Amino acid sequence: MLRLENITKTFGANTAVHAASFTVDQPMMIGIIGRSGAGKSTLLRMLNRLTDATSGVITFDGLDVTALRGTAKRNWQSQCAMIFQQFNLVPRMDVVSNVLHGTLNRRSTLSTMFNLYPDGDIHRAIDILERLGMAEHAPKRAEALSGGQQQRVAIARALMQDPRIILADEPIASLDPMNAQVVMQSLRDIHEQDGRMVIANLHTLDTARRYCDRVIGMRDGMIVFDGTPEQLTTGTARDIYGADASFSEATTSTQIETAEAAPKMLADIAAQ
Ligand SMILES: Nc1ncnc2c1ncn2[C@@H]1O[C@H](COP(=O)(O)OP(=O)(O)OP(=O)(O)O)[C@@H](O)[C@H]1O
Repeated sequence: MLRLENITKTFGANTAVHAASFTVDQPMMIGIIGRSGAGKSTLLRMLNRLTDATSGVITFDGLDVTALRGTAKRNWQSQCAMIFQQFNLVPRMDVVSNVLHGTLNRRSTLSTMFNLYPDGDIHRAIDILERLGMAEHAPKRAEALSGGQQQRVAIARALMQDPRIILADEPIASLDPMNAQVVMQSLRDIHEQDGRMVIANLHTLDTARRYCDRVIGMRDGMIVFDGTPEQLTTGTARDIYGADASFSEATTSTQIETAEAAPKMLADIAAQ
């Protein structure tokens, strides 16, 4: 399905990603972890061709993604939608219009200029918002929503593209622990229910363990771990983060302290 072979990216003398190789045989949820500067964002950006690899090959179902140009490259980019830490919504625009922006790549300039959307697209946008517990917010301006709500709108916008892969670059880094869990659960549901592949850069180990089927650890541009959450021991994590014996997973935790209260709080957030 997805195959990376010796993907390398250099910025001048700095090698951001060095000979990264891995294969994904079936849709799954993958977490990429590693300290700041390890090369996680650069790897994700090369996957959807926001950044070109210096060398190496990426293929998806046999298609050489690294060689795509023009329309073929744009088609690929719509098949692997990207979600960012800062949501990247249009703040003054209403939620549903932000979601409809996910169809921009297949609309004419004229219909874009006049904000004309086919009824079918509008209904689909509302359905997707509904699925993410956000339908009632459809007429609101994006800037009026909480961070967690804005990230769910960004996920809805990505889903409008009907992507095969969702790439999420630190999707919960700006969120409080409860909103972080709602967003991660939404991504997990999308993977399980739609069979889409999700690849997320994550700061926190417990999030990777809890939501992902597979964890890839990066250090200094290299993949130094690739395995299941069970295989990701504290010792392995310490190696990935280049930390000493004082390393504590708690410092990278998003867990909610009061476990019994969590389900209710999550329900409250989802209903907001
Ligand atoms: N556009 C760029 N120009 C020059 N150097 C860059 C550029 N983008 C990334 N780098 C460098 O590449 C290395 C990897 O950066 P990258 O952002 O991929 O790491 P990261 O693991 O995603 O870190 P973070 O968690 O802080 O986002 C860093 O040394 C960074 O300074």
